[in-house]
Amino acid sequence: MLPETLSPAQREAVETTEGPVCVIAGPGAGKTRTLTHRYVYLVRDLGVNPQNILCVTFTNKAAQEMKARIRAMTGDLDLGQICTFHAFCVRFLRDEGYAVGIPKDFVVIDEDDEADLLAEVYETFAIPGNLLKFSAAMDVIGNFKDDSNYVKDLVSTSPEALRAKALASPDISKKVFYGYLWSERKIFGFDFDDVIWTTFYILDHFESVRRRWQERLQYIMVDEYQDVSNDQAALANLLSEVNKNLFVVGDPDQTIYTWRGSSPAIMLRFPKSHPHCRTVRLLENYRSLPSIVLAANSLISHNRDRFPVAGRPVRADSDPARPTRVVYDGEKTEKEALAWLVKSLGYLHGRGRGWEEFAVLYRTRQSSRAVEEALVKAGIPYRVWSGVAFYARREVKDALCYIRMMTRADDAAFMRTVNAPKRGFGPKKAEALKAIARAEGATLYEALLGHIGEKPFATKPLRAYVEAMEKCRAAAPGRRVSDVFNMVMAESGYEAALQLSGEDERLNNIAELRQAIAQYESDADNPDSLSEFLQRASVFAEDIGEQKGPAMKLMTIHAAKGLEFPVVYVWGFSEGILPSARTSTVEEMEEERRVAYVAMTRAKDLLVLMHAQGTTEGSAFRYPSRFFFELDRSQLRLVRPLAEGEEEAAREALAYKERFLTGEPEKKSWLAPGDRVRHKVFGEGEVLQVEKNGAVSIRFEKLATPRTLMAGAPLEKLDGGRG
Ligand SMILES: Nc1ncnc2c1ncn2[C@@H]1O[C@H](COP(=O)(O)OP(=O)(O)OP(=O)(O)O)[C@@H](O)[C@H]1O
Repeated sequence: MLPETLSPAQREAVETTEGPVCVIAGPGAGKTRTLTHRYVYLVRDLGVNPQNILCVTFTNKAAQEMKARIRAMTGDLDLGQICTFHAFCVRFLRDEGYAVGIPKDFVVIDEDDEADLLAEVYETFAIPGNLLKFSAAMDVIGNFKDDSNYVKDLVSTSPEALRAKALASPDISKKVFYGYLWSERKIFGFDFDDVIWTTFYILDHFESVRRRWQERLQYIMVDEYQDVSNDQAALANLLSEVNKNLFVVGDPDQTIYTWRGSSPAIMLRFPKSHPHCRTVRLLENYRSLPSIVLAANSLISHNRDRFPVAGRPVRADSDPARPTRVVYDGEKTEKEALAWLVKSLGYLHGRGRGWEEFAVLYRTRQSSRAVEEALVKAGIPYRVWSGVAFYARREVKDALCYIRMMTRADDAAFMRTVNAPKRGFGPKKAEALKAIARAEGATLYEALLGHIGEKPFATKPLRAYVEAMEKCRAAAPGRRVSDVFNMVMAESGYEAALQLSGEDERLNNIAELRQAIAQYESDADNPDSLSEFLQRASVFAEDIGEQKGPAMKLMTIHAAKGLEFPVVYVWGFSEGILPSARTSTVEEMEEERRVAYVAMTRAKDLLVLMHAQGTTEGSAFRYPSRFFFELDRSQLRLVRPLAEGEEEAAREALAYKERFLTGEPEKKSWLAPGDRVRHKVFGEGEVLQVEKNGAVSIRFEKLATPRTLMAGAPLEKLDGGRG
């Protein structure tokens, strides 16, 4: 029996079990709830075996939550096939991989492992890091892996043959690609792309396997369909070819992963590309109070490429004294904004809201630093949901330990820094150094200083480390923390190594740490006291993860997808943050607007949008987000009126910036990494990277370093590139 609380449209979606079904609905319309009930309906009311249902979720966390909800309704069932596409493919390969010689215990490679494999490839095949950043190398590899043709090489070519292919490849793209396949093949490692393409490969080449899975999976359901990529959509189509019971739910206005290959168009095409598809629209919003729904609708209506399903509010606002539940707070500095945030939290908590009812959402991970510090100071319990708390991040810890090398040079700081970046200081050298330090009653760093001329320490990289530390230590006294920090980051080569590896997020965190230092210098009595700064940072670090009881949640907007909270603060509702400063096309701006829309629609009872003009007094100036000006102002309550002229100045600046957005929807470049090209002056070369704006980075044979040329540069494509 279905619960009474399903609306007629939700009920239709649940009960239409046969044939393709596409449920398009706005935020809070009950998509996830409908999907969960449909699963229960199939199993409990129609007697379908869970083994015959595949239910695909966007994240592992969402799969766990869905299982918990279904178990609450059905009792203990084997729900093994509620999982992500990636997890499904991994399971498929463990069962079927033997067909192409893959052992059951093959290794699943995650993003961190990818960097390790690449490091090995660069070393083995002598590829200089300054020629191709890791991120560009991953693009090159991704380009070769854009269909299942390469899988034969991965599964049936021997490691020796792959190595030989890499060595023999004159161009760098093929060298990197075959080198990477070699490093994967050696350990039977499969990364994200390999897992799905190998699944396709087996389904394509082994008809009996394909038929078995197509018959077994009688019902396939996909949640968050707006964010599937083309290959995931194709896999769902292929698997549902026999039974045709493919059920997808999503909201094209919430597509926020186009950088991973999703597109609102995939969902909008679904009804046409699936004959006899039943399309169901859920038009109510059960989650948010009316002003939140209306404000969010007014924002998303500025996107031109859409299929409007933004909902009608169902909940009634019972408090006539508060006409709107969307609050905007714009402050001069980040410090003032944080003070207001803490005050607002305290006020609402005092009126009975538990800490667990609040969430702070931000566009980029590094934004959590300032909020975390303010919460620690105010004694408000919080947990960072997406990823790791700021002061626990690897690069932040490394950088702080470099500063500690300038003060105490203790063993822990030494061990963290000596091999970051890699300087060939492995366990053997560590043991040898520890023995010396013990015998001499010295710290590890003192021991290294004393024995740097002797074996096994007299290596070039270790000498360079000691020289850099000594140089900085000598120069540090009396200097501002920021100067010392910049010096040690440069001299140690740490920041340059991060730049080479192309790990942008880690670099952003280092930049954010600079902000923390700047903040310290503007507040502290002793802006040159390294130990005082370190002590302050350690207070924040100690608090991480200690909260046991109810706590606020801090997360990126991307991580908040699919979730809801009674009170939501969107931190950094500022131009250059949301939308991100990197936005350069109209399409990207639409995606940023969808990100803001996802953030706003997570709120049930109260939504607060927060902006600060600058990090500190006198720092670079920010305007409020353009999205603020797009909102229906009648749904908004401003904490304070805008300053005179503020709005005009902001609108003028935004209109000016708008002209730089390229009007054309982003076109796929006619060039790809690996292509051979000729330029009339620079001669022949190989494409290394193609930027979103069409700029191409090329290694010309005649030139010492790669060149980046603008879109439309006079290039001729030659045969004999990748492939
Ligand atoms: N028919 C209904 N009656 C009452 N409450 C409902 C109904 N349908 C959904 N809800 C409630 O509305 C909220 C939103 O539901 P759900 O999370 O399933 O929405 P969604 O469409 O998946 O949202 P989003 O796309 O924004 O993540 C939940 O708290 C859910 O319990």
